[in-house]
Amino acid sequence: MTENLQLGALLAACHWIGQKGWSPATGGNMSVREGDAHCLITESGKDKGSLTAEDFLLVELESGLAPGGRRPSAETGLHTMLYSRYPETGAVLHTHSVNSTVLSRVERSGALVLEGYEMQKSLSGQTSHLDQVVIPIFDNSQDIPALAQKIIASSEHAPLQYGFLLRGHGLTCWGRDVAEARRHLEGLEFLFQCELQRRLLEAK
Ligand SMILES: CSCCC(=O)C(=O)COP(=O)(O)O
Ligand SMILES: [Zn+2]
Repeated sequence: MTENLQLGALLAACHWIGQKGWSPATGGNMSVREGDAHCLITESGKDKGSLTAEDFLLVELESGLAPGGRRPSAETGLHTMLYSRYPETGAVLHTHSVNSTVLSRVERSGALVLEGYEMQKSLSGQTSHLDQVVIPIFDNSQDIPALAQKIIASSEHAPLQYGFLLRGHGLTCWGRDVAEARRHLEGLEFLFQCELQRRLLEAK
């Protein structure tokens, strides 16, 4: 296999995510596309803040399987769903920050609507704080194939953009490459913190 030029950037992103406290314990999983039919994804159960290149497994998008008997992330099916349905997706980051975990529970509807923030423009294609950024929220499930099917069904009428939240679980976001996925993660995390603080202060 030729070297995946995005893997170094992904490793750096994983270490940065660890330092930010967005993947506590063994939480989170990260991947990069490897051609049309595969991705490189984190092995299940690792501390994502101290990964090395050997902790990534080559997984076939169609089967979700990694050769060699090692176990890819428990949430591999969500990554492969994104690479398969959105061919422009080059990297996927899934994190367990406190803000994404809490906000996805506080917001009981099926979407978090962000509006009025200049930092919305950290998301590709967003040009004004006056527009709405809609981040879907799906109820968490341990049945990843069923969850992936629900997300696909929802995306038929509302195409996915940037990321989605799993209630009480965390954020999955992506980009055309690691740099874009990382910018989306940092932008969304900033927006989540603002939104949570705004709701707390306005509730008083
Ligand atoms: C305490 S982490 C629970 C599983 C999870 O949500 C996660 O993101 C990590 O799972 P993985 O199999 O990718 O290590
Ligand atoms: Zn998770």
